[in-house]
Amino acid sequence: MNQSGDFVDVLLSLQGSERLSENDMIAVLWEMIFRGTDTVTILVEWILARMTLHPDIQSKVQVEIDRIVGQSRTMTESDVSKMIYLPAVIKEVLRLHPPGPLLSWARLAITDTTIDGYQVPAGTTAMVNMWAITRDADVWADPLMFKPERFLNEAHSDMDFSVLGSDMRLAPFGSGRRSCPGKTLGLTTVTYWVATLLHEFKFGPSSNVDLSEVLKLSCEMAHPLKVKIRSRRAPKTN
Ligand code: HEM
Repeated sequence: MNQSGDFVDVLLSLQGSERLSENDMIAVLWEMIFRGTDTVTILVEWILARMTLHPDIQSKVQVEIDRIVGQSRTMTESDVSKMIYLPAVIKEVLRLHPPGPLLSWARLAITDTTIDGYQVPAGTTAMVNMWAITRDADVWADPLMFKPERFLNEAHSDMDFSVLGSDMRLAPFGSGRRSCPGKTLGLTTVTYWVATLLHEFKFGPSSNVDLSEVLKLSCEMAHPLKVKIRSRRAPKTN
């Protein structure tokens, strides 16, 4: 495959036992579009809503970005890996506004089983309510407060955990065999785009930021975010 090939080229280049039927290729591509576009867009919108609502936190992110990137050039993907505060902000948004609040798909118990003392008969359909776990006062201090610092508190090192499925306090991509296969791509894409937008622009409200939710395919803002943006980077003089 040549260097400029894309994901479809990779699928078409698979040979032997790895080769997929045309129907399977269509299914893989359809899943990527169906599951991977609205989640990413909606998460970016929630993050920008929170940045608009909390200008002090927006400024802290921009201070971090300016320290790493400066004002004279554009953001690159390698800059993002040096950030500490922005990932904490994104974790806090995933906690309060997970695009997949019910871990999406139901699980079917195929045998009688017991979970945490509860008997679950075979044939039971179960869903994990991540939305409720991330707002549970037994799990989180001040659960309704937007506080990215909670993930950076050195006195609570147990808060420095991955959100990719190893800790059920916050598993916005699910956990286990059926967790989101696009989680790393999704998180990397969102972090890069938000970093780029906050590097280039300052976000302010153009009307009341309403955090009401509506559950469609993903959990969206019921009233789409409207903002005023102002360019932050000085135009090039030479
Ligand atoms: C920030 C962005 C994303 C979030 C928050 C997210 C969240 C989720 C969640 C909660 C699930 C269900 C896990 C479960 O039921 O336990 C899921 C499944 C899935 N996601 Fe994502 N996702 C994101 C991005 C993506 C991307 C970029 C792709 C593909 C390129 C993708 C493809 C899928 C697929 C195919 C499934 C179904 C997996 C299965 O049923 O085995 N997602 N996602």
